Amino acid sequence: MGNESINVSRADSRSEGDPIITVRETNVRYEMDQGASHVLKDIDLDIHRGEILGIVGESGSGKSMFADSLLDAVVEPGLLSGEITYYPEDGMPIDVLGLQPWELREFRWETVSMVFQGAMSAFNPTMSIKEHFEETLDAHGWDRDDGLQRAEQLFADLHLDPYRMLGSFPHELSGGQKQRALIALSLILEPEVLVMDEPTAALDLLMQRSILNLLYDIRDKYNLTMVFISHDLPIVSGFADRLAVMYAFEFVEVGQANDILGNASHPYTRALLKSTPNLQTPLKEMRQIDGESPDPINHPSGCSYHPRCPLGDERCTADDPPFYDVDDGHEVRCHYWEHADETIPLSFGGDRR
Ligand SMILES: Nc1ncnc2c1ncn2[C@@H]1O[C@H](COP(=O)(O)OP(=O)(O)OP(=O)(O)O)[C@@H](O)[C@H]1O
Ligand code: NI
Repeated sequence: MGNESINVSRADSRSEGDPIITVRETNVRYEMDQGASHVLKDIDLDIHRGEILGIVGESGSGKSMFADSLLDAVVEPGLLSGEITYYPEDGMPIDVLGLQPWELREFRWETVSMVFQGAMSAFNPTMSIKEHFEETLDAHGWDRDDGLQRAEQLFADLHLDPYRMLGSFPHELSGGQKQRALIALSLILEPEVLVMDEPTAALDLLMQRSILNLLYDIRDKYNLTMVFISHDLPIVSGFADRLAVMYAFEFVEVGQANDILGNASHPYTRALLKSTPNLQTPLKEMRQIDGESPDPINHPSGCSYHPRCPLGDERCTADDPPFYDVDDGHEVRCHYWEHADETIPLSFGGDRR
């Protein structure tokens, strides 16, 4: 692709970090009988090399659409448009949405790999774990013996017995073992970026935390960049370096995890935090946020959060807010972000302002 077509000015202004992926004006639409459904809306976001980026938002907000977009893997008949650029450490930037099918197949495993939402049920029950690894290695023309050695190392890194794991069939494994086998499989072709869509959602809290700890070590050891998607703010905020909060198919607040927790500036982020009395609260005890989740066919005018927002007024109904700078690298899409802390106080001592 032509380098000149990449708009980097925004990237420069938003990140001290070196971007590994930039997402620009990215949209996903479905043509439905009831009208056009707009399920990812004008996304502009950078993923920094080496970071753990947490994506958080309620069910149906577009988190999986964002993840799938990064690999040009939005399911038919979804229409993905925009510009997604991958920056190798050396070499020319790659226009992800312009890749040929065979290039994309390689990109999806060898550059940006993904643990899809609900993928635990995608294991073939008639194939051993070893055969799953062999299938992937063969399909990409990689050496089996080398690959299986890497698999053994990955299992050891994930605190699993490599020989037992490789010899097992999917039904013989617990949920935590299966999820770790998926993570190992997604890393077998040595990607630079690992995207995980709700990788721990089906597991108990203890297992979730133990997998997150292992992911830290794996990130350091293999120099990975991670995108971690969850509807569970306590889980993701304790794990990620940076957070991007999604509401109604777009990001509404982006920043360092500590800045967002300490100085949440979007009324929606504050509502999410408020529904979480403390960061150890299990999800089922969190209070729901009042109001209806947004409908992808009829987006509200102006700010999409205004129908649920205690700060919403005529300006919010009329004008879609741009990103305002709260602090270095901390941005929020709310006209009244400076008043959010007065209107929506938090019960635990987060606020720094
Ligand atoms: N195949 C499809 N056709 C039309 N609309 C779809 C399709 N798949 C998802 N959607 C819609 O796209 C929107 C975003 O869905 P998405 O799966 O990205 O949400 P999510 O944030 O990942 O939710 P969850 O936390 O439940 O996984 C939703 O309104 C959903 O109904
Ligand atoms: Ni999802």
